[in-house]
Amino acid sequence: MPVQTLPPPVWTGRSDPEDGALALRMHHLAGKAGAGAALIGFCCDAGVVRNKGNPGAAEAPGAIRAALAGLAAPAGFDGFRDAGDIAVTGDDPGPGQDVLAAELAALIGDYRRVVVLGGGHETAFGSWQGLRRALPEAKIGIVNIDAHLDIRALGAAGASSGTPFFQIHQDDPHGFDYAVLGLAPEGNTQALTARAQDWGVDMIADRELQVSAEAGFAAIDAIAARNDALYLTVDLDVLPASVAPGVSAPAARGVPLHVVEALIDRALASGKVRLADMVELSPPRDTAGLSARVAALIARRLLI
Ligand SMILES: N=CN[C@@H](CCC(=O)O)C(=O)O
Ligand SMILES: [Mn+2]
Ligand SMILES: [Mn+2]
Repeated sequence: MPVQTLPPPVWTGRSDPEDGALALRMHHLAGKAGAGAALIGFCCDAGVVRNKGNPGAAEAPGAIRAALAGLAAPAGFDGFRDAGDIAVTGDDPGPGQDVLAAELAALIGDYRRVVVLGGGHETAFGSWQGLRRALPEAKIGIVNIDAHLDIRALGAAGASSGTPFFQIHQDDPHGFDYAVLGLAPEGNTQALTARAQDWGVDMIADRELQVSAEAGFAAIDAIAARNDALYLTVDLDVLPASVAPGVSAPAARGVPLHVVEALIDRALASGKVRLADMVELSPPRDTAGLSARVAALIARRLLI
């Protein structure tokens, strides 16, 4: 079985009943009736392996849930549904991406926002297909916070974590509108950068985002204004290796966490992000579990 759908785990964590209703943590709000957000895990690193990277991302959804469970819930948060995991084995992410797309197409209509816990960045082709199916007529803009363009051509190896936005460019009947924030110039070859320029991709380099998120705000505001819906995808390898060491390709420079958070908040503030994912966490490379803690901060931000 190359793809299995798994039920959600039981959420557990610290409880402080002596503090009453204001002591809620995220695990208390998993599966709450009337929740406005949903999450689903995509346990897959087939794309990372195909892209000459380091495996491990298949373990990420479990690690992110474990780190998320104990975080305090913010005031007024209405909770989230956990739709379980899609587990992919074998060397082809395609069948798993198809299942993810089908699950998302069903979920997106019922929730204000759906959050996917990847998986390598091959998650994105499943995510986007699900959103496209849920909103067949919408103009969809893609905001990728990432050190990499991930627009590699589909070669003999096929779909990988390096190809998702190439695949979307090929497939989207409504045109391709793509902004990448946090690019490492040293991590993207001239060939990929030239392709991005040719396709009109809005690129903001990591160096422009060291002190504040200001340089990214204009790009986010513009893509939000041009489109009916946004797909927000956060590749954790955009963060400095000191903050997120547990990824396949750690960033020597990276974009500081407070800037990444501000970019995410700006995209969410548009009111158009119907689907978000976070990708590339690799628990086997995550010494001390620091990157999973950072991933949980981002997952919480995307859900609330
Ligand atoms: N999803 C990651 N994509 C990057 C990986 C870079 C690397 O492994 O060094 C890419 O293909 O460029
Ligand atoms: Mn990526
Ligand atoms: Mn990346």
